[in-house]
Amino acid sequence: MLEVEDLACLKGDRLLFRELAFAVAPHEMLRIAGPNGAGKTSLLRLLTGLSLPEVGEVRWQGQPIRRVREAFHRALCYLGHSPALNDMLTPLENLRFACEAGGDQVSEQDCEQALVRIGLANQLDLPARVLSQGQRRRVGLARLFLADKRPLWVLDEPFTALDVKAVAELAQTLSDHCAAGGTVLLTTHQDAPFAAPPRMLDLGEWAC
Ligand SMILES: Nc1ncnc2c1ncn2[C@@H]1O[C@H](COP(=O)(O)OP(=O)(O)OP(=O)(O)O)[C@@H](O)[C@H]1O
Repeated sequence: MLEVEDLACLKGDRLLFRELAFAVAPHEMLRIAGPNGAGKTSLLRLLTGLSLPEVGEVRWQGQPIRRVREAFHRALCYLGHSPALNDMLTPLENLRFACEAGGDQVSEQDCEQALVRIGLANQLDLPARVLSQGQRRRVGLARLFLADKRPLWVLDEPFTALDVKAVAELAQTLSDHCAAGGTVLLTTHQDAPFAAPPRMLDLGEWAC
């Protein structure tokens, strides 16, 4: 269970939101909505511990995340706004690097299977710099196929640049993760065919 209590977000001298409180349980998907600049990405950074709140607290399994940092990061798979690839490396090398940097021991075969599953069978050995935007996004998303032991998935605009079929497949993967007991928090501006509509949190309602 991820819980947020009395959370505020200050950027420069601007308060984006305050008194934000919610909880997300296993089996749940929470879609964080709101207009451009409302603070969705900033909220995800607070939820994942990448930035620290001026006010309020984020708790994982009842404990402040700053106190259970290692256990929290073992439970978390966070995919940021952009795929963050090294352009000189292949999708296979990028995926393996991302997994290992995140603390997952994965074999080359596991990575290759994940990339094939996400539709990159013909791009395995190309340098990332020649990939299309949708293909770059897929390299990042392939990590999800290797993150089934991490219950908490936090995804910033995961559908960006994906074609219709890939959107449907990703929606299914996220729905399956929740059905298996996982938790998904995501931001997105677009609708997707989830197995069940996600719970919605409109950050605009907490805007200052
Ligand atoms: N130093 C600063 N001073 C004032 N405002 C800032 C500063 N740094 C960032 N901001 C504002 O903080 C907000 C951060 O937005 P964030 O990326 O979290 O929003 P978002 O809801 O994810 O937006 P989008 O839908 O466009 O991705 C923006 O409105 C930005 O202008």
